[in-house]
Amino acid sequence: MTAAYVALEGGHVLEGRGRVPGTARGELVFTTAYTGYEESLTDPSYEEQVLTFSYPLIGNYGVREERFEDDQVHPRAVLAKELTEDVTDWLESEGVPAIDHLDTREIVTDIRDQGAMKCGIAVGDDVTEDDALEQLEACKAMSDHTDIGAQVSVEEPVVHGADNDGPNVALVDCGAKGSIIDSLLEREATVHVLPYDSDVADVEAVDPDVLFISNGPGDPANYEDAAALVETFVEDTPVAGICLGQQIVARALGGTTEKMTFGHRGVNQPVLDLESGRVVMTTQNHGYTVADPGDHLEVTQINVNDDTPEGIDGIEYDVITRQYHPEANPGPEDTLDFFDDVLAMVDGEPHRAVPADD
Ligand SMILES: NC(=O)CC[C@H](N)C(=O)O
Repeated sequence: MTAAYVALEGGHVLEGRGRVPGTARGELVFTTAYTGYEESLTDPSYEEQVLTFSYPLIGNYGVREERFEDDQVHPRAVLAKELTEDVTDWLESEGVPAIDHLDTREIVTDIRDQGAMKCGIAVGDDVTEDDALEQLEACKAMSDHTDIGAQVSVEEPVVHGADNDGPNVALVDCGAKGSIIDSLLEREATVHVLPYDSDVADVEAVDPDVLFISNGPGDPANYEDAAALVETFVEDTPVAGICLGQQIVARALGGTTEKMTFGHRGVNQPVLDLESGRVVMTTQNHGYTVADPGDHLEVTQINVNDDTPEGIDGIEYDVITRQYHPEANPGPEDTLDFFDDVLAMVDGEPHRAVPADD
C-alpha cells in the first residue's frame, strides 16, 4: 500500500491509503455535498485549498468533462473515505495527490471545532510523516496569498455570445465558474470575461450594461483592483456579484468582511429572504463573509443557521449580490432566477430581488 499522510495544524498526523502520489499543502476545507465532485474539483474557488469530501463514496458516476467548471482541477489535494478509479485516474493525469480510507468524519469534526486550518500532504512509496509535516511548515495562511487572482483569472479579455441580443456583461474574472458564464449566455447576454486586475479603461472598452464580480479563491481584501472598479462604476452601471463577488462589492462600498470559523460548505444551506419570508436551499463554499454591509447596501437574505448575510442589495444604487452560488453546479437550482434579476436591472427593474412565490 502506498503510504499517505495528512499533517494537520498543531502537528497531529493522519494516515490513509495513497491513491495519487505527490506532496501538497493548503487550507484544509470540506464539502458535505453528496454529488457534484466533478464540479467542485474544477471550481477555481478551491485554489490553494485541500478538499475533503465528507460523503463517503466519491466517483460512482464517472468523470465527464461536460460537468467541469474549468479546464483544470483546483484543490491542491483531495481527501476522502473512498475514491473510485475514475476519479483517481483523472487526479493522476492532473498531478493532484489523493488519499482515501481516511476517517473524514474526524477531519470535518476537527475543522468544525478548531476552525479552518493549514495542512500538509505526502503520498508515495517512500514518504514519511515528516514529509507531510514539512509541507505543513511551508503552508501559507490563505490571506497571505496576496495575488491569488492571477492564478485563476484569464490573462486577456475573452468574449462569449458576441452575437447575442441581450445586455453586455463585464464579468471580472477572479476565478469564475463556467456555469456563471453559461447562465448569462442562456439569457442572451454577451459576456466579456475580463482579467481580475482590469482597470477602468479596460471595462469601459466593452461598454458594459452590468459590472459582474465573480466567485473566486482567497481573501476578498486581496482584490483591490476589482473593488476599485465597483467604486467607479456603481454610480451609473448596475453591479452584481457572487460569493467572493459579494464580499468585494461590500468592501468597495464601505462594508467589511471577516474570516468565518469554518465557513459554509455544502449544497443544503438554507437561506431566508427577509422580505418574502421564503427559504431556498443553496450551494455554498466560502470561508469569508460580509461582517458589515456599510451604509449603501442592505442585507436582504440571511443564512438560517447563523444569520450571516447571504443576499445584499443596493439602497441608492442598482446592486444585487449573493454569497451562495445561484448558478448551482453542483447543487439545487432554487436560485437560478438571480440571473434574471441581474439582467432586469438593465431594463430599470427595481434592483431589489425578491424570489417569485411558488
Ligand atoms: N466560492 C467563493 O467565491 C469563495 C469566496 C472566498 N474565497 C471565501 O472563501 O469566502
